[in-house]
Amino acid sequence: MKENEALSQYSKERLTKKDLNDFSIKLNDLNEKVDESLEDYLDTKKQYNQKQTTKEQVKAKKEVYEKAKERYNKAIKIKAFKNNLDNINSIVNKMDENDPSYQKAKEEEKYAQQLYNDFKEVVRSRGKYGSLEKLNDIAVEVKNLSFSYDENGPLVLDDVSFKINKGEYVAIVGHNGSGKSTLSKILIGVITPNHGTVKMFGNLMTPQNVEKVRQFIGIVFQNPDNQFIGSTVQDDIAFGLENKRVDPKDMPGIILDAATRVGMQNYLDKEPLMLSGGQKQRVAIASTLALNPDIIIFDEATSMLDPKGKREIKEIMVDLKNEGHKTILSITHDMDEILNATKVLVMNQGKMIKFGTPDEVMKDKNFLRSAGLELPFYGMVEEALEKQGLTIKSGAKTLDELVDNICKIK
Ligand SMILES: Nc1ncnc2c1ncn2[C@@H]1O[C@H](COP(=O)(O)OP(=O)(O)OP(=O)(O)O)[C@@H](O)[C@H]1O
Repeated sequence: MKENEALSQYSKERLTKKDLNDFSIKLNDLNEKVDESLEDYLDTKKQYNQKQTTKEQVKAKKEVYEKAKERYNKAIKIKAFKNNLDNINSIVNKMDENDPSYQKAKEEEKYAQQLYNDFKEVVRSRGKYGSLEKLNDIAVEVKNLSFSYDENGPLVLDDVSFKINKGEYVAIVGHNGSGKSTLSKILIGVITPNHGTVKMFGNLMTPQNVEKVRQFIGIVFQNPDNQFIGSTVQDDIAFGLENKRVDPKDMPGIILDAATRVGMQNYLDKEPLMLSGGQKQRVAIASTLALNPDIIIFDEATSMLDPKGKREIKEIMVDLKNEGHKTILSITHDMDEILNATKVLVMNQGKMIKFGTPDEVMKDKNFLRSAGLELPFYGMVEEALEKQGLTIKSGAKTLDELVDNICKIK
């Protein structure tokens, strides 16, 4: 077989980053099984010492643990990535530098070398950094979700189901205590539902893969002061990237890009103390954007800001919506914000009582009131005019639209 034929054969069979990711996910599962079975074994041993279980039980748990360890140790010894590199090395070594395929072979060799280095890193990190694939375009699918904080306590979430497509901006509203934050805690895997399922891009969230599913999500919290970790804006954005083990040479570019998207590119060396609440919140958004999550949850992210800060953050959220790449879930008490959203999810006493477009939700003003919610400001103006006998086209989303509709009154 000629060298370039060998190369074309190699190109068909070579390992890729996807193979490494699959390996990483598998290794992570195996590693978690080792941890779980060890914990279970030690618990059973403790119970045995307290005469609460039998020696046979302890032996059985030990066997499960030994088997899990064996499977893990076998997995990390796979030679596939090393063989992949050896194969391309040997092809390159046999090639003449003038061979037209030589450059391509060198590139393949570089790729295989990087893949092997990354493989060693995956083993070192026990598969922790593998990421799940997106299996479909449904960013969040929640089915029959129920939750109560106490075993015999009331249902804080009661049979909640909805689907949010990739690129949608969903405002989640509801009076105090209606279950919004509990829902967000379930979505980020902090608490586990009593019943029901959560899927992100088709991946069912389980206790085993929660860390991986969470990689799809970024969250911006209410209090900008609690979110600053670095001593400068730049350090703060870098923090998450370091945790995610991003290559340090890629960081400056990612940091600048994220800061620019929120208009904070000229503040990279500034300290948090120098910033206003709105600016701090913009940095929090930049830190989230730098990690490139597909879904961003804004958990009352504007509620502690002054009107200018609120406006700035809401503008960024609208920009993100218009770019269309991110899916946005915004938990909010700001009823004016729902006009920016593509969908509104209304919670009331743990139940989802409406999930529709802003127009659909706004149409029934009494419905909103019965759920303990205010009308958006423009809706209030429309209603006040109506009371004076001046009926205008309803559903204005901007001040201009409202003024336009008022001007059309005959
Ligand atoms: N850690 C907890 N332990 C017990 N009950 C809790 C806990 N957290 C919240 N709850 C209760 O669960 C219910 C829903 O609370 P949740 O915080 O999800 O509502 P919310 O809609 O986010 O409210 P808010 O708008 O005030 O933040 C409330 O009755 C609340 O008292």
